[in-house]
Amino acid sequence: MSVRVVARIRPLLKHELDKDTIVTAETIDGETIPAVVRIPSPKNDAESFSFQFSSVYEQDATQQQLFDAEISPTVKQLFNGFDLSIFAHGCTGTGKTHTMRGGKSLADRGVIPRLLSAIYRRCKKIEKDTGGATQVEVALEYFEIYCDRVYDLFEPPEKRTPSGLPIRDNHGKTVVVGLTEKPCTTLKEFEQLYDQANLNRSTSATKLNAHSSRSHAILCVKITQTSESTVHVSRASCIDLAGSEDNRRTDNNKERLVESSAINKSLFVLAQCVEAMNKKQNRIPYRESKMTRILSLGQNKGLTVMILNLAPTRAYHLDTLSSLNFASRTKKIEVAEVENDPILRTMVKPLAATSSIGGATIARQPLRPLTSILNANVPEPEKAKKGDKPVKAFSVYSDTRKPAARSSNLPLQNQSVRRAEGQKRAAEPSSTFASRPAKTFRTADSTSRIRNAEPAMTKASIEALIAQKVDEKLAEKALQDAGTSAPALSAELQKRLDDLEHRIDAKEEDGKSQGLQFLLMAKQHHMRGEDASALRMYQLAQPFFPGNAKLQAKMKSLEDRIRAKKEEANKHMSAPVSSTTTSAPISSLMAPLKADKKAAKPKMVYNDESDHDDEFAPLPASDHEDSYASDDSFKYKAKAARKPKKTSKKLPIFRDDADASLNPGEQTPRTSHLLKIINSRDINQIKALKGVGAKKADNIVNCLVEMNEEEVHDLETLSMLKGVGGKTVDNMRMGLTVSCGYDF
Ligand SMILES: Nc1ncnc2c1ncn2[C@@H]1O[C@H](COP(=O)(O)OP(=O)(O)OP(=O)(O)O)[C@@H](O)[C@H]1O
Repeated sequence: MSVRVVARIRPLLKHELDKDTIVTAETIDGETIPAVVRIPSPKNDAESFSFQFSSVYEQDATQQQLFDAEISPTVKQLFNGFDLSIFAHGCTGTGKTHTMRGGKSLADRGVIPRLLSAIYRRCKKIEKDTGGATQVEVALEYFEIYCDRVYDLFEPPEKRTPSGLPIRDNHGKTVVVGLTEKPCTTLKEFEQLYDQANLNRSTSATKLNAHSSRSHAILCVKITQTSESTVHVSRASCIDLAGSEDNRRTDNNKERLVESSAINKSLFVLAQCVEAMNKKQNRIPYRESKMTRILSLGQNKGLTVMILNLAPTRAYHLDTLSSLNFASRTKKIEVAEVENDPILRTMVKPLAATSSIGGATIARQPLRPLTSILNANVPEPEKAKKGDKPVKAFSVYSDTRKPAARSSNLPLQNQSVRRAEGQKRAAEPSSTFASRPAKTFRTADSTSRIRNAEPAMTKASIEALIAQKVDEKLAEKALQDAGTSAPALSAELQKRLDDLEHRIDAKEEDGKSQGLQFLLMAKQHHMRGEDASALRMYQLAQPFFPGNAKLQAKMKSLEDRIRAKKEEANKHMSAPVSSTTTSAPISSLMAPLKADKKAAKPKMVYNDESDHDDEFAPLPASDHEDSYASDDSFKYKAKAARKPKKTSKKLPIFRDDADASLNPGEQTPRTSHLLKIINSRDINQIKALKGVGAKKADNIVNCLVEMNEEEVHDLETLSMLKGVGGKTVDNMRMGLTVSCGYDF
């Protein structure tokens, strides 16, 4: 089924005049509920465009009306195991935050507090109805995406690391690493947590000048229902998207331009994803911004409601048109309505499933159209006939416009439009508030009413799209000016990366996809000249492709190159200090090396050409498998290689190794404690270690995440992580001696 898109026109603000109102709601013949938004052409007031939605809420619509009609019925589905996404879209100042968060008074409360209130009511009911046999737990995550960086809103701004929290694909699911999950048992508790978190957001806003309106805020409510035999997990995600902004019409300084650019870029990528899904393309570019990656519209196999917020006045004319175009495209995304399977508490095997996709451990798929998703729960939507053109989910009508009359009913001269709508709707069951089925989502997609509508691309909408592109270009430029852009890649290399990424997408369910992810990351590190990280990634990829000769050669070449660099650096270090001496930073030279053969080994000259060979160019699947299975001579020796050598050279010496009272493999309590902290992957705990700043902690967590399930078992390995080194490990341990009171 499609994303349900409803439009909401906010009331006039104090400084806005009634005569400037250009956005109106209209009903379709025979309906009582408005479902059409009408707006004049920016070029010619006599022409107007109409956009049809599932519902349109007019200026006087209350928070309660919106919630009761659109959100309330989804709560039941949420408890039936469906995931729910509600997001507010629209340009700045159109009422997104008002819709989602709302005001403090009971009547003004927005979608989020009302949803939580409904959830807690239902929790109580379930517990009562089952006589306590089913327990329901609610937990919250709340974060914002600001300038394409993720920040935990449950953490005060001063605890943030500049680079934000990393996001990772964990078994096919996009997760934000290190996010606080707050159990929350009552509505009162929720209100406290939510208000406090919003304070975090607005405090930053004050500091950064309009920060809050420039980030996407995402609240995830996790509901876990535990009965004697099953655990059922479902999630509601409430997203207050940042408002797009036309940079040509603002006096943005550079900083604001960068923020604005990041917003526009992420919204632009969102629009591209929507476009790609509409066209049923295999590759959805959702990885290109964090917001789309986390939001993952097409991955969300549940219910999705998009509330398009609109300002009624002329001042927002182009922005409103652009939003209307976007929302109309979104309406066409088909989302598989698949409930999360319960998990047997014994964890032996999943319950007989109603869908083929696993429950709480559900592996999210890359965005893809419904046609490629096995959906066991929902009757197949009406299939487009072969050869049919892609259906546009919205209609743009151009007709002579009457003097603006803000009426809910179509003016007489629009009868032609009405007729057209009426004809299209004739075959469909009528849909009104009163006759709406209890289930929020009418299975007969409202877009189907206008299946035959002429896809129209008017001059104005083209202009709006061009304006969007201009914004995008400005965004890119601003980001480059701010020095945040990655080094440019050659077209050929970029193509290879794209190919590799494409293969990863295509093989998401293949066991090798994780290995391919590592290869991709390795290649990216490699191209940025980060040899040590590249090698680490190749090593992580290696177990997925045992015995692959090419991979082995690649790692060997990198090791030689790193060793050569290291020797070079040592030379510089032992040479008299000269002001012109430059040596590679030692952290970049750190790498897990295989057992040092002989110091006398001739230096390898790094051959850039050979490095950019086409070993990772797409191979036919079978070729690929074969090539990685053909050579079993290579053994993954990273661990063994890291055993400290007895050498006169100054290598990190850790006390565990020197402590004669310890058996081999045994660790002191301090070391175990340190490793426990590291393996917790908790950025705050790691950051608190002596000598570890925010950046280093971030690096460590990134490395650990990239190691996936693998843990750091000894200090040697720890010292090999990017940006760590022996000295840092010593510092960490010394810090623990002081703060934890260990004797040794
Ligand atoms: N339905 C409504 N009823 C009353 N006031 C509203 C309504 N919608 C929006 N407003 C008011 O309009 C103003 C802008 O709304 P809001 O801050 O929610 O916009 P926004 O889209 O979230 O903006 P931004 O993207 O900048 O955060 C606020 O003063 C808000 O109180």
